[in-house]
Amino acid sequence: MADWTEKYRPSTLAEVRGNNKARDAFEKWAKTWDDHREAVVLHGAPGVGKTSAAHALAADMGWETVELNASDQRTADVIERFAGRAAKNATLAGASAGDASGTREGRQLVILDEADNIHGNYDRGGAGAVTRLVKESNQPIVLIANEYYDMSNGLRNATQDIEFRDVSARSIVPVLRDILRKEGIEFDDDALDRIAEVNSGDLRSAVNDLQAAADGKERLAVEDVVTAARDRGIGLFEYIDSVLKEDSARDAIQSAYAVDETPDDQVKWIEDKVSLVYDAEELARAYEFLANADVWLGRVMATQEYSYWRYATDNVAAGVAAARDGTYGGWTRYGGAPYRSTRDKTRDDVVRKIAESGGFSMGTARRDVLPFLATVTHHCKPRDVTVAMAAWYDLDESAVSFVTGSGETTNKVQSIVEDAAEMREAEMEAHTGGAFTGSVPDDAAEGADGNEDDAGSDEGATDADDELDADVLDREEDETDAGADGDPDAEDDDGQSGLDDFF
Ligand SMILES: Nc1ncnc2c1ncn2[C@@H]1O[C@H](COP(=O)(O)OP(=O)(O)OP(=O)(O)O)[C@@H](O)[C@H]1O
Repeated sequence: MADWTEKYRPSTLAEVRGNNKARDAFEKWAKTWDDHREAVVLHGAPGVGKTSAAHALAADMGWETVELNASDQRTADVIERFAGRAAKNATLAGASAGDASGTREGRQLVILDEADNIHGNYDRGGAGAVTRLVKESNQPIVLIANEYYDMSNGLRNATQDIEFRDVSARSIVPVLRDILRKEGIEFDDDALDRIAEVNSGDLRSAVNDLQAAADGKERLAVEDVVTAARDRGIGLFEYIDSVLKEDSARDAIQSAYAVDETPDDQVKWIEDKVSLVYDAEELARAYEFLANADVWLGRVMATQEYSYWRYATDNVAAGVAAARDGTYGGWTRYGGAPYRSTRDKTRDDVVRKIAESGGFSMGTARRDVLPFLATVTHHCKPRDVTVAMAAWYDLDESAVSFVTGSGETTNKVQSIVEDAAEMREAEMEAHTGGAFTGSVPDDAAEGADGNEDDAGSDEGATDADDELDADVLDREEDETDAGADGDPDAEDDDGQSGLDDFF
């Protein structure tokens, strides 16, 4: 699969978006190079098009390129060999590909990446060697740097500089739109806005996110963007560091979507660990956001309206990150998991059952399937769907009451579980290796050797399973049509993605 950042790398300067001033200055530098013979530094944040601009300019000018990584020891060797001595008569490539007289035809554009990162590699002469090279080269040189002021004084004085600014969300969107048009993929405008926003100025990562979310699809919707960010995944402690130490509010939100923890767990972890990092004032602010997050989580519980989750996420990630004004680095001993209530434990048991019986990852079970089930069986209605669910996932009373929000001890829940048990038995008798093999009790599974491979997979599904599927689907539609959820939008997103995974 082609990497879209390569496939859609600008091939001419005109395609480098969002930095018109820098682009014009760069073009002027190239066109007047014969007159000044100075090297130029393109500096700015990662992914804003510096390297692309250098290659695009060379193409526009009809110049060859030689690209070297300045922090690479091999580059150091090459430079040592040529700096101050042969640079006038040879190219950095070591070959005599260039025209020594420096005519435009034979010109090579030397692109020296990571120019802010060369200290340490140049024991003999340090950045001085590069500075010498830059001063004496017979070929145009472009240095690329993220941090201009990390470059040595000497090097800065010997070069022109052009700053590349972060590419605004407004300039990112058309780039993404062009790519999707070329790929023949339709899209919701919201989806592109969202990618542009969360990537705060970094076009490369925006294009990467776009590919992750859209590649292979006919249409890109905003849910795909959220799901893709989540699938890319980051670890829990990476997430905590992102919120408490490293990232802006905006990037912290992205981490929140990338970590495999639901908002309520995120709140628990951040609540538990924030005091290990923040000072008193920051803590006071952070706790306010956490309190807001709790309010939204409460609303989710009360209404089963999972779309409120995002407000909890905004508060726990962006809010808590924004509450910090100190700079924190280094490593923190965060310690173990926060306290878990009985309810948390029940939930984890339910999620595990869903994951095992349905063949889902824990994350998918927790985030997509459980909310979906909770929505379609709210208060055990419709009853037959609830029975089918309990049978399918082999749920006991506490699990059914957790998912549906109905009291465990109610007759309603008990009779549902009984009917589900009957349904399972009937199904098991009717089919071996059918729908319920994923949750056959251990001893039975051992006896039915060879069936384990089918566990949790839909492949062994029978006609009866299909009927069950269709039944659940029909019910879901009825519910929605009748507006029984109270809110027709009620986490349609989760319903949809859960539905895909489910069947
Ligand atoms: N201004 C831009 N216009 C169009 N596409 C861009 C732009 N900036 C980045 N891209 C896309 O992102 C990819 C990577 O960009 P590029 O390598 O030029 O960024 P960079 O600023 O040099 O980053 P780094 O400092 O990390 O090398 C490009 O191949 C292209 O797909």
